Amino acid sequence: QFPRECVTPEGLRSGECCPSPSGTPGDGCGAATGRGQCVAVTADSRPHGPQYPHDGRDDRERWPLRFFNRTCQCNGNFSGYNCGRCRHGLAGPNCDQLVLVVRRNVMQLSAEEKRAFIQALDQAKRTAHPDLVVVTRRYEDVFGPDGSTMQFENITIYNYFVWSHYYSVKKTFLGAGQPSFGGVDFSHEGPGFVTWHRYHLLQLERDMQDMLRDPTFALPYWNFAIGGSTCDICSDDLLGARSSFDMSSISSNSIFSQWRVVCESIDDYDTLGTVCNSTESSPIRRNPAGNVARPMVQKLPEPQDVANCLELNAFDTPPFYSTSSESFRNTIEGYSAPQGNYDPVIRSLHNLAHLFLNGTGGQTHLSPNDPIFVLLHTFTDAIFDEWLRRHRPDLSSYPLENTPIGHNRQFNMVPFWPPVTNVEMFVSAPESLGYSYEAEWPAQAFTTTEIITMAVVAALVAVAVLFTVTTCVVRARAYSNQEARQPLLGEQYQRYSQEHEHEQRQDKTQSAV
Ligand SMILES: O=C1C=c2cc(C(=O)O)[nH]c2=CC1=O
Repeated sequence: QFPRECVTPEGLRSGECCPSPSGTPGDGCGAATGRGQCVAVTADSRPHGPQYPHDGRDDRERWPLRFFNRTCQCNGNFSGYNCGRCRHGLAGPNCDQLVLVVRRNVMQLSAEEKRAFIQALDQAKRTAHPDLVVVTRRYEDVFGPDGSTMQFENITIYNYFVWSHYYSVKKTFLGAGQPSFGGVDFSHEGPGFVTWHRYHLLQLERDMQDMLRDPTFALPYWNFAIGGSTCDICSDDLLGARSSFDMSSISSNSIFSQWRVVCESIDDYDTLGTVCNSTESSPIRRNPAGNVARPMVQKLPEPQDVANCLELNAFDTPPFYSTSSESFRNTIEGYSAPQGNYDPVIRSLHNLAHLFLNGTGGQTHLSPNDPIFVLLHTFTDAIFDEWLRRHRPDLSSYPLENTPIGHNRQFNMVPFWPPVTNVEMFVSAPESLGYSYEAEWPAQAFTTTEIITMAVVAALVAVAVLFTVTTCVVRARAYSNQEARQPLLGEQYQRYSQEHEHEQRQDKTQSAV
């Protein structure tokens, strides 16, 4: 959300958030060293789709203008809320050294690498975010009851990751006593699903690199497309086994059994018009494959589902929503069948993996509280990156307008700061964002039409071969019959002609006599 130094009463009233990387007054955005300058925020004003009919009622519209209208614009390879750091994929004092971190399959990490990753997650759960604070009220209440008690809170690195997901999916408050509007989601059910979650992960990865002072730290991924009903990463050396005492709890041998969730009290937020804060409450709930009421979500996606969705050519299709058909985005998100056809009863790929977890990880406002979320989404992002590699889409493949609110190409993603648009994440990760995936992708199985076509071709070839062979055999037989008869005829002929010649010679002799 916002840098701590910007959320003072004066800062918020000025609408300007342009801190100095050196802390020197008058050096906002590192202007003195040529790093950047303070400029007006650009916020997309193209029309959004018809799903959201409450324009003017939500702080997240035309993000982040309700809070700030001036921000740092960084020059060249500099980046960050004060231009004090490098763009993703670059490092060094001048941000001119290329860096590439590799995200790997968590199951293929060594025992020591697994331990270090789990330990790093736990450290992130306990370490205050060094720069950012979160808002705990709507803008109209943000100055507090006395007009100067700012309604922002410190939050840990991991809880910020959870909070930002919650803030992007929360309902629109329409007033006390009125039901809040739930048909709004700034990070799901639209083209921004893949770009929003990509940035969400990048921010966590960057925060953890800083926390660990290890610029090579990379988030691993969970290949959830393994079919069956076993959560292979739910072991105590990874994300926690099932408790022996409670089907929906995590084993006490796992550090995650001690984690407590944030943003649980959505009914309170939605009726009181407040916003989730940094308060932790209940343990994580998880019961993989245990949803007896929905047998369809008791099994993980199949490898073939990934192969199928990677074949889809269109990034997204009208209405750019959870009802889109033949859309790569709606298919990887999991509202369409893996082949791309929209079917309201289907849950596949990403959605199916969430629902399979059957607990904290399956409820949108809470799901990142279960750290499986991180690995589930790195895999989803790996599929997105493989799709970008295979299809090489033009930026214009990402819809410019009429998508659900928050999802237009140039919309700043909520609630990130400094402002970052969806299209900035619609790029190849190894080429532009400084990370890549070590992954193998399942081969495409043949479709029914392809199988029929191949069968017909094979049958035609077989007929042709049979015909050729038969013809050859018949000819060969005929030829060999001929060969067999010819010597007889020849002999006969020879014998006949010899006899005839002999008779003729005898006749001649007799007539001479
Ligand atoms: O956290 C999430 C939970 C989800 C549940 C569904 C569903 O299809 O019902 N989708 C989800 C997305 C999430 O991000």
